[in-house]
Amino acid sequence: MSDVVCEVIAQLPTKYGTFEAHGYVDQRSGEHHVALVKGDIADGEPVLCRVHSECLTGDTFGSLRCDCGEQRSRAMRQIEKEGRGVFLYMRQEGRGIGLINKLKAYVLQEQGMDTVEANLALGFKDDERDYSAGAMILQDLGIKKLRLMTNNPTKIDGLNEYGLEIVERVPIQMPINPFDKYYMQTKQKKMGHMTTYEV
Ligand SMILES: Nc1nc2c(ncn2[C@@H]2O[C@H](COP(=O)(O)OP(=O)(O)OP(=O)(O)O)[C@@H](O)[C@H]2O)c(=O)[nH]1
Ligand SMILES: [Zn+2]
Repeated sequence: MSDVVCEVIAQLPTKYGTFEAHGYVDQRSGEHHVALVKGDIADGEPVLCRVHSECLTGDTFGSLRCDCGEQRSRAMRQIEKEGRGVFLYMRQEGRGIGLINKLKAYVLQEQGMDTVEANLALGFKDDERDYSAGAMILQDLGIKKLRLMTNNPTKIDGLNEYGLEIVERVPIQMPINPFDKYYMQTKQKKMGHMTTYEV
């Protein structure tokens, strides 16, 4: 039996289009995740998919410290345009360290550390995310093959590890701004992100 359970499916009209919101609970952690589904995704054909890690500051407040908010709207728009796909919102705030720790990491970054050094100084790995719940949700939705919207090789490996086949990486690179320039360059330089920013 899977560790994730779909408890509800509701229609969700958004400014990007109407999606089916599938509400999942991870039985191990109690965490709630949501998959926004568009079209017939269980027909065996590769599915356009964004596995998005929660970023309250970027997704909700429009923070310019990161590219999350822009990536979120770009991905939802693209799925709507193709008429088929999944936007999976995983509650893995701050790469899995939580909101308060992410804000503490911002303070350390104001003092000169980069995003990786700040995580390590707080006693965490550079990335604490685990993709098992995300993979289980996608499998529960009937998906086997993905066209994954990401720049992050660790995310591709993480989903692969749990039995999903990534048949295509769809780049999701946003223009940089003065506030996220160093952050984006650090992801490229230290975390292997497949972006084309000049370092
Ligand atoms: N710990 C920490 N987390 C951050 C920081 N800035 C953004 N985040 C979190 O990082 C997560 C997004 O990870 P990213 O590395 O930006 O991108 P990604 O999702 O791994 O890769 P893409 O699929 O290419 O977007 C979200 O959960 C954000 O809340 C930071 O400075 N420190
Ligand atoms: Zn963010």
